[in-house]
This record gives sequence, structure tokens and C-alpha cells, in this order.
Amino acid sequence: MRILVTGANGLVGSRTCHLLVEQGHEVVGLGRGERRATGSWRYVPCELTREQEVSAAFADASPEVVIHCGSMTEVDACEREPELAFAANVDATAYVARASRRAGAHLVHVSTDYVFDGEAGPYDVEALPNPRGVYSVTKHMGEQAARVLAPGCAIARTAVVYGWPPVAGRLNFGAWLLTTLEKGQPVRLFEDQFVSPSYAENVAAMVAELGVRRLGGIWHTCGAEVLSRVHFGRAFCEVFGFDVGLIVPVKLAELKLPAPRPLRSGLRVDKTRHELKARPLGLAESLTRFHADWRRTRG
Ligand SMILES: NC(=O)C1=CN([C@@H]2O[C@H](COP(=O)(O)OP(=O)(O)OC[C@H]3O[C@@H](n4cnc5c(N)ncnc54)[C@H](OP(=O)(O)O)[C@@H]3O)[C@@H](O)[C@H]2O)C=CC1
Ligand SMILES: Cc1cn([C@H]2C[C@H](O)[C@@H](COP(=O)(O)OP(=O)(O)O[C@H]3O[C@@H](C)C(=O)[C@@H](O)[C@H]3O)O2)c(=O)[nH]c1=O
Repeated sequence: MRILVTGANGLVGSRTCHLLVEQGHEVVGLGRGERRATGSWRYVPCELTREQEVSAAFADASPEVVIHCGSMTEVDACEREPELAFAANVDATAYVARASRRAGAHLVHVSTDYVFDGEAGPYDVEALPNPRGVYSVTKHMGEQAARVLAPGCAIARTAVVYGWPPVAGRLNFGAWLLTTLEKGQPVRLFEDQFVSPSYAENVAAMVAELGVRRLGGIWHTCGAEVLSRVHFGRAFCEVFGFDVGLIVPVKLAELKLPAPRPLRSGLRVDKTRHELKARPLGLAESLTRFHADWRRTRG
């Protein structure tokens, strides 16, 4: 199949491109500016907030499937720069969705657990979002834009994605933990935020399957377990052999971060588990794979 992936320099996008190439698909990856991810897919620079550039890229690729991973993902930067966040997460999604529909391509739009307020998680796919903060609101608006402009699309929500090696740019949660703990430095982790951490390659497998099988509707494409950031950090230390005492529990509110974050935004994965071949991985298997990825890069 001819598959177009946005956000191809990013964590989920680059992993998705790799996997689709391995599966034998013809892949075009759109990214901003110069290519920063390696792999044997065709890279096309495209600023997604310019509709003409999006249209031109689609005309060139004539995709059958589109996996939209491009997004402004720094939650606090979104809070400080709402215009940029709106352009990247809402306008760009509308352009991608419109272009997908025009091309007759099936769209998979990647979204987040942060569309929920976190008062009553974990959430299933029928739960009603109630986003708080600019990142969360713009991601929710992006979901709506995709549903309206590309009917039949899939909304693939994921959460706290981590992988090794990290991509240039935003350091993912696992890579941030690893690079800090490796230096023997303590890490202050939220004891009161309960999430569904997701191994990047596993997310890629699930979103790729939604695309290739042209499945629509809402999907939770994340790790199988809901746990606190502290729990994750301690399990991480055990797998890597770091001192568990380096994990210092704190409350999310203590950090006074600019953007609000949901406290209980775990995602239920029953539908994904039953209907996709790529199953959501549990914590132990994900961390073992992350550890193996890290060892490989060390030679
Ligand atoms: N990482 C996580 O923990 C989670 C991610 N998600 C969602 O998963 C998806 C993928 O995220 P992830 O791969 O982790 O994020 P990354 O930040 O690693 O990748 C996003 C990519 O989008 C690109 N991008 C942003 N704005 C534009 C633009 N205007 N034009 C073109 N490209 C643009 C970025 O380019 P550049 O590098 O140039 O900035 C970046 O490479 C997003 O929809 C995100 O909301 C959901 C839950 C958790
Ligand atoms: C999680 C965490 C973060 N931090 C710090 C590190 C960093 O400066 C800041 C934000 O951390 P993170 O980027 O990991 O957390 P955050 O920005 O909340 O991560 C979110 O990202 C978006 C894209 C999503 O969609 C969500 O699913 C979620 O993964 O808070 C801590 O000090 N302790 C912690 O336990």
C-alpha cells in the first residue's frame, strides 16, 4: 500500500515509518525541515500548518492510507503559545483530514489520553473527553476536525510514549529517566499521576494496523497497564539495575508546571486487545524491550 505518515521525524512517526517499510509498504514520511530520522522511506519536507504544502505533498504521494502523527507535543509550550498549538494541532489536522478525504485515503489520527480531565480514569473508548489546558483542548479539537472532515477515520489515542533511541527534539519520558538515572541523579516523579505508559514500537504496530486494515472509530493504542509515574520509575530501575532510591515521589501540583495535567488518565484497552492483532504490551515486556534497544545502541 502507499502510506503517508506525518511527523516522520518524531518518536511515533519515525517508528511507524520503519515498521511499515518492514511490512513491505511504500512509505512517504512528511516532516518539518531537514530529515532527522533515518530509514528507507521517502522523506518530504512539509510544514503542516500551510494547507498548500499539505495538498502538494498529498498530490505527490497519492496515499491510500494516512497516519497523522505530526503534532505540537510539548504540553507546557502549548500552554505558553496557544496560537502555535492551535495551528499545529487543529488547523494542520484539518488540512491533513481534508487532503486524506480528497485522496480517498483512510486516515488514522493520533491523539492523547490528555483529552480526559483525569477525574475518573481509566477511561474506555466511549468515555466523554473533557480536556483542560491548551495542549489537551487542541488535541480534542483535532479529533473533532478529523471526524468531521474525514468521516470513517480512526482516532488512535496513546499515552506517555517512550522508546530508545530518542529522536532529536523532545526527550521522551523513558529516555529522560534513563539519561538522568545513568548520571546517578535522583528523579522527582509524580506519585499521583496514573497513566498508561506506551512503548513506541508497540504504538507504531497498533496505529499501522488501524491504517492497513482501514479501521475507523476510537481506539486506545497504548500500553496495557495503568500505573503511577513512580511505579513506572521503580520498575524501570529494577530492569536497568539502578538504585530505586533515586526515585523521589512528589505530587504533580508541587512542580507548578504551566499546563494542567490529568491525574487519572489511564486508558482501557479492551477493544484494542480483542480486535487488533497487535496487542497492547504490558509493563514488563515493554521495559525489557526498551532495555534491549538501549543495550544494542551501546554495542
Ligand atoms: N509522546 C507522548 O508521550 C505522546 C504522544 N501522543 C501523540 O502522539 C503523536 C506523536 O507524538 P510523538 O511522536 O511522541 O511526538 P514528537 O514530538 O516526537 O513528534 C511530533 C512531530 O510532529 C512534527 N510537527 C509539529 N508541528 C509540525 C508542523 N507544524 N508541521 C510539520 N510537522 C510538525 C514535529 O516536528 P519538529 O520535530 O520539527 O518539531 C515532530 O517531529 C502526537 O499526536 C501526540 O499528540 C499522545 C500521547 C503521548
Ligand atoms: C512525568 C514527570 C515529569 N516531570 C517533568 C519533566 C518535564 O520537565 C515535565 C513534563 O514531563 P513529560 O513531558 O514527561 O510529561 P507530559 O508533558 O505531561 O507528558 C505528556 O505528553 C503529551 C505529549 C501527552 O500526550 C501525554 O500522554 C503525556 O505523555 O515535567 C517530572 O519532574 N516528574 C514527572 O514524574
